[in-house]
Amino acid sequence: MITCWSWWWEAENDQDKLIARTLLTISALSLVFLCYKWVSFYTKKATTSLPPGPYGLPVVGYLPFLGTNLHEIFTNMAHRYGPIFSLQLGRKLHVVVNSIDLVKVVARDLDNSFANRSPPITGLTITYGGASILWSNNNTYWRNLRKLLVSQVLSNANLKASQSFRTNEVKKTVHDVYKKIGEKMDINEIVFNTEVNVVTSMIWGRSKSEGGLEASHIGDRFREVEMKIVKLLGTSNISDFFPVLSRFDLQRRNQEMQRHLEYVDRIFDNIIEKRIKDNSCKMDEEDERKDLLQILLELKDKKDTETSFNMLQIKALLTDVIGAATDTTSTMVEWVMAEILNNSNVMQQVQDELTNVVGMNNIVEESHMNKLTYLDAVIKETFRLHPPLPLLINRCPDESCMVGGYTIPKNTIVYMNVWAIHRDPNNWTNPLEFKPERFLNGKWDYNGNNMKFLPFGLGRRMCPGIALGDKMLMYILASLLHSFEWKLPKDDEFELCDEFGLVMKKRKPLVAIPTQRLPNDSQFQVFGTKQANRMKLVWSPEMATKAFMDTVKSCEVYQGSSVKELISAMAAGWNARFIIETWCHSDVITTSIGLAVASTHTFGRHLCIVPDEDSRAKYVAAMEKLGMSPEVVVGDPETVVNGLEFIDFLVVDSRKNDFDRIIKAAKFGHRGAVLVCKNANLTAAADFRLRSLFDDGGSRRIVRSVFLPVGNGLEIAYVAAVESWAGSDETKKRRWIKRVDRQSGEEFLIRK
Ligand code: HEM
Repeated sequence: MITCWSWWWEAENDQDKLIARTLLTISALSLVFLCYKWVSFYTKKATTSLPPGPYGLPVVGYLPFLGTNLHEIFTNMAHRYGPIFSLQLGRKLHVVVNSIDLVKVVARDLDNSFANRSPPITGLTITYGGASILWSNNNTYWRNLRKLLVSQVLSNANLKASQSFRTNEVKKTVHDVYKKIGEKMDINEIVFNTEVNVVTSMIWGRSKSEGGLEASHIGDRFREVEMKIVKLLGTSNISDFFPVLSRFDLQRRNQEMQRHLEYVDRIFDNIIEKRIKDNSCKMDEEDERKDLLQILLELKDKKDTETSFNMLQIKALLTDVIGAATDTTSTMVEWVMAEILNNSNVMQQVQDELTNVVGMNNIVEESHMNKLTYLDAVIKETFRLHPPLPLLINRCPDESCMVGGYTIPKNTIVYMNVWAIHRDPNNWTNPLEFKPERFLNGKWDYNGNNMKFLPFGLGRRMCPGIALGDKMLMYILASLLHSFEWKLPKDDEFELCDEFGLVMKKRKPLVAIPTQRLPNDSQFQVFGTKQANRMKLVWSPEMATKAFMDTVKSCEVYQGSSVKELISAMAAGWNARFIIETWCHSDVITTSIGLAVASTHTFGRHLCIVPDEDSRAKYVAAMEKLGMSPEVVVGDPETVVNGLEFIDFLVVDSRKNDFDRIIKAAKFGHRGAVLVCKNANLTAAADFRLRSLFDDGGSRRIVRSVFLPVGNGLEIAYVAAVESWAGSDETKKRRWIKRVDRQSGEEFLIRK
């Protein structure tokens, strides 16, 4: 019998087994002594009409008979007992709801009554006594915290403004995979790392961007501990079923969680302490960018009891968000990759779509996402078959309620079996088949509007991170599938079995081998990395001179103005890592040569946008004559530019009709950018026109511009470095702030 205990009692050593046997013996003895109680208990059950369910033993209830994969076991039980059933596990009554109609009653009609949680003991420990959104009860504190997360961190404006964090991390991931081409890779591990970096950037990004705390500084150990925390939260604990035993912590689960908490707590303390010190040196705090940590620290000092938080609650929220965002996303990416690798025609269709939408000469950008409808359908179909939280997160009624004609007593632990609903033949035809086409009609979203499909839950406790989760999933998957071909290792046995936990993972981690798919090696380099973006463009006369001289040499055969050398020197001198130009077959080629030369000095990427295939052929032929192999994209320049990010250096032709549109569409790097308009003296009032394109109330600003009478005139503008990741209005203000040198006590006034 010991084997079937494994879900609630994972015996790791002899002592564990001994305790398990002792409990079983006590339970058997109790059977005799508590016979009377048992009979009366079930008589009572009948009179109060609890949902039907299996009988269990006294004291332990049905616990000893429960297997490991709860979602499957509960689905089988629903076939036997009906769409709602109950089971006594230890001292706690559990109810499982398995149909759309009854889920609607619990999470829609009676949403307010069922809005509490029943946190596991380890969940309470890691969230400083349940002070997190996830495990809080439905009260003012939970509402305020959730409102804060939704409005300050996960708002549309903030998600847009924090795009660079996601882009940087995903590009770094692509770069890391590229370095390991041909090797076996654990997909979950790669994505987990990416996600931890994205989320921690959003939480304490200011500390990171100030150079104090790089993700790498926190290191792999932090990621390792996070993984262990999530695993432990999904592992059963006898203390949860017998609260009276919790003080003994028989399985030492809580002790282990306590150790993880101490580690995470130290990291949080360091970050918070540093931030408080930094804040105390600043006279004008309003002038600083606000990440979640900053917002929370400001609220902490508020006297208003409704919105103020103490330090433990702040740390609980940080743990909450990191935990909720990371494992779910990485697990889903793993499932999607597994399903795609198992269905070669799906892989083909996904990659065809990527080729059409993104193009083989481009890397994926977030702006492509809403055009990737097939990939979106593939993700949704995977969510249907493998919802990462198959039973959502438990709900707990704060009063006795009626559901489906049965009584659910106050404080019962209620699960909604989304896994069963997603595979119910009454809801889906051929439910076990992987058919992304089901989701191609555009009628499906993640907001719980259609109750057949609930991967993010529903009602007031529904996941608040849908938008971020969806963005990250699409972006990571599109990037991995566009940049690489993936194969399963020959010697590995492939399967699609799942393993129950708070987050349901693949039983056997997915390992796959990447090979290069995109033609240009430069597409795998990291442009616009955090490090690069942290710095402003800095002028290097040495680089400028070298590029100038090399352009002169490369263009010996070409006569004419010195525009090419000048532009090349500027691009190299400003150390531009991402250079974009537009070109068509009537233009001179020399500027392109100058830019290509500059990119070799900066080790950057030079990309030319041409309007048609004819232009591409001419451009490539002219460049190849000089031994250059350019990266060219055919397309409408505005559309192409719109899909690119972190442009450091942009060259456009003032004569062209699409001049205004291209500049408006351009997304410049955070460290600033240089904009060069050729043929500017053919255009009236170029400076005025240029400034008007930037005067859009956004974060873009021209620092200075100059007209040079070379060639047909060059209008050169220096675009300001942007520090608007928090998307707040503060970045638009320019103020004097005071900084104090802690050693000398000297005060400096700095214009921000
Ligand atoms: C693939 C990604 C994700 C999936 C599948 C997912 C799924 C879920 C589910 C099923 C719930 C429970 C809903 C319920 O009880 O009805 C939940 C809760 C939650 N999720 Fe997510 N989630 C994801 C990503 C995220 C992200 C990116 C964040 C935040 C940054 C986040 C934050 C939360 C929080 C704070 C809760 C607790 C809400 C509450 O109790 O009020 N999740 N998530």
